[in-house]
Amino acid sequence: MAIIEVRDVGKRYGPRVAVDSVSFDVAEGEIFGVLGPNGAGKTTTVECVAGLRTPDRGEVSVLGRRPADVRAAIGVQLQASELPERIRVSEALELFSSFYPNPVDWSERLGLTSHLRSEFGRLSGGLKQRLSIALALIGSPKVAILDELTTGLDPQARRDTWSVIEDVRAAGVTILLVTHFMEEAERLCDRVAVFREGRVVALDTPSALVSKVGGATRVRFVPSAALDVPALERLPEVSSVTSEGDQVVVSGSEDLLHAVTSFLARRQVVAHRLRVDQVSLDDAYVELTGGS
Ligand SMILES: Nc1ncnc2c1ncn2[C@@H]1O[C@H](COP(=O)(O)OP(=O)(O)OP(=O)(O)O)[C@@H](O)[C@H]1O
Repeated sequence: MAIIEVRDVGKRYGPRVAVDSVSFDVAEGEIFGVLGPNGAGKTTTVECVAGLRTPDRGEVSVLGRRPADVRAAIGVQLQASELPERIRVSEALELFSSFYPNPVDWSERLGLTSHLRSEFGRLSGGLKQRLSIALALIGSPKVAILDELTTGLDPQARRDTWSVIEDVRAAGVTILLVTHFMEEAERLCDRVAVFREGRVVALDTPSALVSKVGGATRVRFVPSAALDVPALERLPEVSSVTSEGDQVVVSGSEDLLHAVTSFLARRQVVAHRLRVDQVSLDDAYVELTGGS
């Protein structure tokens, strides 16, 4: 069942079109990724879902209602949510708890209990993000909106934050996650929408997006003799054969390496400088967003 429905949403700031026409649904329990280059309209769109902005046109519903009517069901951690430097973690939690009739304390599950007396300004980047998640979840929302949660974190803190997000989903919260990191989207998201210039240019599971841009695997090599390229292209595992200088680049399915090496062995061609790459969501993203 769709818990978030976005239908043909458009939003301008003066003459500037921030969101042109965006539609997507998010199913209950999903982690749904919103990807795209700077200025593609991601934040504006999620702010419309959060009920913080009103679209100029189109419809947004959360739990079948207008976002502004179900604010308590939506937990928001937005890019700009900074707290005063001197506020202690416990004070921030108390302050936000006072906004809700039945606040939920996430501090233990998020590993904050030993930092309750610390001032916000003295927390590491990872702890600041944990606190911002705890504050977004304090009202026990059905939907959490997390915008560029791990930007600026070191790789370890980023990984720790990912497992926190998985715990949040396991607790039954649907997550709308804005991110610039493909690795993050691949690891966490069930589906992703790739934004470009205010539109969704692709929407699918990370693995389906990868396979749409030319197969899951790439094999590169320099053949010791001329290749029968049409015969190579006819192999069921092969989706394309191109050349880069003296290198042959073959793209295709996961079984590609075995298929190509058997093909070469049958023809007694040796593959020099053989290299195998897994096509990643990074490659798909660059292709979908026009190289940005
Ligand atoms: N309050 C505003 N007033 C005027 N223009 C704005 C405002 N907020 C955003 N914009 C413009 O609207 C466009 C979309 O911005 P938005 O922040 O939604 O994109 P984004 O994909 O989230 O970008 P980023 O990844 O940089 O956060 C950009 O061109 C931005 O400059």
